[in-house]
Amino acid sequence: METQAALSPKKTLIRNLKWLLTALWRHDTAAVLFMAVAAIAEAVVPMIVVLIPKLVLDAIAQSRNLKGLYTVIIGLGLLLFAAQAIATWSTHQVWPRFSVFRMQLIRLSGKKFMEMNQEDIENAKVLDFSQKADNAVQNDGNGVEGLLHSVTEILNRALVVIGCSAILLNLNVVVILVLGIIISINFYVNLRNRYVEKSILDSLSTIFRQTDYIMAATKNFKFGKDIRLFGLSKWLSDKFWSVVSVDIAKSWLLRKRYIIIDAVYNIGIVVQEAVLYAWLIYKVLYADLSIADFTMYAAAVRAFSSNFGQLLERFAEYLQQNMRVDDYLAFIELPIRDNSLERIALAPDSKASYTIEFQNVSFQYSGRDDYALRNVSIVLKPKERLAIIGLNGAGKTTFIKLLTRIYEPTEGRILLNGTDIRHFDKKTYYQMFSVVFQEIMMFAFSVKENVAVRELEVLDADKVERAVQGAGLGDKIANLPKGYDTYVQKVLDEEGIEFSGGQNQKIALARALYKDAPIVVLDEPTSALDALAEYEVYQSFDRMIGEKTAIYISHRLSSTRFCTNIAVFNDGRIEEYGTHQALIAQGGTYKKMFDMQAVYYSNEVKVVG
Ligand SMILES: Nc1ncnc2c1ncn2[C@@H]1O[C@H](COP(=O)(O)OP(=O)(O)OP(=O)(O)O)[C@@H](O)[C@H]1O
Repeated sequence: METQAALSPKKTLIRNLKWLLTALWRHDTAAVLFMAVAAIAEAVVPMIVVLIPKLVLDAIAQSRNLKGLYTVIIGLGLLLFAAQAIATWSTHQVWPRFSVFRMQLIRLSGKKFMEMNQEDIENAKVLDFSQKADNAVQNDGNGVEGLLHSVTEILNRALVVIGCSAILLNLNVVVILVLGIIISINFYVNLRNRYVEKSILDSLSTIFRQTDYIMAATKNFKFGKDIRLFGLSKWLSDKFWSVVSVDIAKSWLLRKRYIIIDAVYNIGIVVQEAVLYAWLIYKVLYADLSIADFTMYAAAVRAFSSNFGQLLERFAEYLQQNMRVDDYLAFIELPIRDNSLERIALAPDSKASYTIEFQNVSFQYSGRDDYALRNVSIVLKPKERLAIIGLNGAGKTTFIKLLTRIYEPTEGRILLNGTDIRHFDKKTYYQMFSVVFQEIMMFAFSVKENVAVRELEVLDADKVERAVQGAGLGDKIANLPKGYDTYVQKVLDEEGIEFSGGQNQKIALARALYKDAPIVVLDEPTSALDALAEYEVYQSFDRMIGEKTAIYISHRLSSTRFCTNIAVFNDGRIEEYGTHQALIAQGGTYKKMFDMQAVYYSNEVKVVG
């Protein structure tokens, strides 16, 4: 997948900074201003410290009265205090603001992930992109926040270096050059190290994704019962550790490099100090340098070298953080593939009539050689109830994913009222469907939010109640102490409750009723119900949806025999198609399956049929 991240790191230096500062400016203008104030105030402090000894010594030497001396000392003290106070205050403003901005970026990447094609987010490469983007916004010391802090410090150190250079230029240009060279060598070694560190971290990103997955699985409520009953704790924790072991080995490699870097750095510092003092002592002894100037130059050289060193250090850090920002932007800028055709307007209307037609549709999952669907052609008329049945893996869910445009057909086309669905805006097209899949998505929010899946402020509480009643869970929810405000699970509310599998499925059905879309799909969401309950849910659900078109997938044929038509899927193809009576008369797969199930459910079939 091509992205802007293919640009070389140098090219992205300015681009990323511009992107971040513009985004920060839009999000929180004051944060940018505080950044500048912090940098300037932080620079003023060391400059005053450099000048204090000289000014005090000069004042002692020149003023015969103590008043002048006190004025200098108090003036410098106040200036130092004011600069320090402003620096501290603005720095404390900057940190929380940067963190809030980082949260905003986390939100942006989460939104991006949710808006990407399902097919793309199932791709391991995209998952790695996403993991690296997450690393860039994971904490306040690295990635985006790290880069912003580096920028503030670079600005601050650069100001001090400029100030000290102005003082030192009076002394000797060669001394400045020697110091500059030593510091630059340190910088270069450090920089190389950071590139190595980044490449190691990149290779670790897959490991992080795997460890995150294993950790999330171990703490997932849904897996809790299986983990205990299958005794998975050792297996999962060993799996976690085998992944981590690779991580540990790579970290050691990194550590060894740091030891070398530290040694080179410390040798550089010793040489630097030696050069400085040799030169200053020489000047005092042989060139009439006053003691006041000696102290000023000594302080200026020290401030110059430590700030120049820090400047380069921060710049190296900036380059490193920039690579992480590259990762973030690479994900954010991942193109969302779109094979839409020229746009035609669509206004989903739950009362309107829609005809759906599959024309020779085939589909292959990426990375698979076989077809999940092969030459499927079928017409779904307005108000029709279509039952889809078939063995596991026959292609039933894939059919629904193509119908709802979660995936695009590899061959063939799907028409809505005669128009290829690729002509419609995807988000608008999604509004055409109320789908309940096999895996029920429950959020640890209130029951009413789970049904309406929208903010509390805009949800329609009466509609929620009607939907829940229609799904057959009205009495249960009404009898809960907090009713529709009851939280699902205890993650966000200690008084939250865990619903049974069947109750979760009913909440999901209520969600479909609440959405009130023109076409309804139940992809076997009732497997946790017994046969009789499933039959009743289908009947009541079917009454609730009125004249809407519906597709029902179920392995229990007694539940769907009332449908207008039944399509029997086998190995990605439609093997049989027709009414219940016609298929029974045909005596094929459907009849065989129905007869087999009738034996098991004979009692229930008598009751319900
Ligand atoms: N995301 C995926 N990536 C690759 N292959 C997939 C994916 N989802 C499904 N398949 C494969 O496509 C085929 C059809 O799967 P599908 O889920 O459509 O079957 P189904 O009829 O709904 O089965 P079931 O009754 O078990 O739900 C299967 O061989 C399955 O392994």
